[in-house]
Formats: sequence, structure tokens, C-alpha cells
Amino acid sequence: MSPSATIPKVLTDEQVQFFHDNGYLLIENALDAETVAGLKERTKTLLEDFSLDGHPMTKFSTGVKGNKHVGDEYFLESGDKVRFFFEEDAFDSSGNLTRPKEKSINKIGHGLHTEDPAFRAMTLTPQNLSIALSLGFQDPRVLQSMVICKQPEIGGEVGPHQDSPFLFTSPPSAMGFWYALEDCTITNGCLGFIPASHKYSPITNRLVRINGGADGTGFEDIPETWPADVPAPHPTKEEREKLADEKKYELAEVKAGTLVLIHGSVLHKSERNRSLNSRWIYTFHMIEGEYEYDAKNWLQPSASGFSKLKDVV
Ligand SMILES: O=C(O)CCC(=O)C(=O)O
Ligand SMILES: [Fe+2]
Repeated sequence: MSPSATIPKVLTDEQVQFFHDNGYLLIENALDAETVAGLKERTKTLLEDFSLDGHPMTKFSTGVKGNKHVGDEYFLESGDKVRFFFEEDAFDSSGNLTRPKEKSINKIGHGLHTEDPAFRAMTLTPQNLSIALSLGFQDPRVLQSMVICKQPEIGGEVGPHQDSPFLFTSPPSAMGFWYALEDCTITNGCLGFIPASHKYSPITNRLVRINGGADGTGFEDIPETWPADVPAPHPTKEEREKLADEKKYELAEVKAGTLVLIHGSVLHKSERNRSLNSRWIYTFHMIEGEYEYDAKNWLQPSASGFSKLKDVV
């Protein structure tokens, strides 16, 4: 049987067009209720079972807010491990947790797609491969994954950002698969997007290891870089500044089981969770395996971390 015979068609032509036009796409009921329940159960077990003994109590940061903890070894070496990062506001002024550890973790990452059987099984699937191929990938590789818990009351905001600076390839190719495990609403910190911003927002920096990681990580400015699926002519700086006035975030409230696809150049964010409900999601990112992913990138999983999605069929 040829591989194409085993790859289901998941996206309609209209959905593919919506993604190219807007830089994101919501797919309702991408996971059935049973799968969602299983992944939540697994997340609950991971949160209950991890030990605080010897944990460096590393707080969450993708570096979006320039967090000083971003350089922690615990973070840098998490690419092929299941590690636990705390909410910034889980601690009192003396550094003690103000709630149980299960309610204090912001995220678990970044190697769930290789290290955890339940998350591996729902990541490396013909469905996800089909979506990647429909959106133009030749050799999609999954290279990071995380559960983001966004805990009740303290779940931290994720400031406006693009994803490609965190998973830089030449040219940029990162794409996020973001699966809601719980309903995501305006009160618990759903995602927000600036539609079509991927078309006028070049990548201008990237998160790199400084001195190979010995001095942590930092953002390095790079010349304006456009992904291959946003072809020239690109808007000039002046044209982009005019568009700035029109930049409005559209909220993406979604039900549990919804898949949100996120272009690596689209501007997106999420607010603090001020509600009494958690907002659990599972997300992984893929890059184009045919493009260079160099040693400067903060994330350096072992070779097995670059999961070749085509191997699933
Ligand atoms: O889940 C969130 O609040 C933000 C996640 C995000 O920015 C991403 O998955 O790229
Ligand atoms: Fe993001």
C-alpha cells in the first residue's frame, strides 16, 4: 500500500485557505471526549507523581517577558524530558508555594511527544501528518511539546509573540498544534490572534543559547526573515506601520477537543487566568525537516526528539 493510502484527508480546501489567509485555524472536535478525558487523566497523574525533592523550582518562561530563569539548565535540557515549570505567582514573598504543587505548575515539557506514551500516541498520528502536508510541509518534524495548565487565579499571561523565534529554521517554518483539553474562555485565558499578521510580521529575532548555553539564553536580533509560504513582495516598514493601527486581537474561545493551528509568524497571546477554573491544553510544534535547525537554538533535543512525522505511516 502506498503511504498516501494511509493518510486521511483531514482539512478541507476552505480550511487550508483560511489558515493561509489568517495564520491560524480552529478545528472543532479534533479530539473525541474519550481521548480528552484520557489525556487529562494522564496530566493529573503527572502532576501528582512528580517530586518536589531536588526540583530547582524553576518558574515558567518562554522568555517572552524576559524572565531571568530562562537560562536555567533545567529548562535548557528539557527538550527530551518531562519537566515541570511553576507559575510565576505560585510563590509567596518568602519563596514558598501558596498552594498544592498540582495547582502550582504552569507547564510540563518539552519532550512529552517522545517520553510519554499517551502524548506520543496522540502526537505522532496520520491525522497530524495529514494536516502538516496539507499546509505545505515536506518533512514535518515534531520537536517540542508541552501541557500548559494555566492554573486557576494565578495562570500567567503569555504576552504577544510569534513562535518562530523560539524554534528557528532558515527559512522560518515553525507551526503550532494546540489542543484544548478544557474549555478555553475569555475568563480563563483563551488564545487571541491578530488575523493575517503573519503576512506583515517578519521574524526579526530568535532565542539562542549564549556561549553554547553556559550563559543561559537570550534574544538575538536577526535581519528580517520571511517564511517560504509568505512570498515576496513583502510590505515595507512604512506599510507595516500603517497596518499597526488596525492590529486587533481576535479572541479564540474554544471547547475542549478543539485543535488550533498556529502559524509561526502570526501574532498571538493569552491573558492571565483570573477564573476559578484551570485551562489545560496540550501543544506541540513542528518544523520543516528540510530546513536548517542550527546549534544556536535554545532547544537542542537529542536526535530522537526530532520526531519524523512521516514515520507514522
Ligand atoms: O497556551 C497559551 O496560552 C499560549 C501558547 C502559545 O503561545 C503557543 O502554543 O504557541
Ligand atoms: Fe506561541
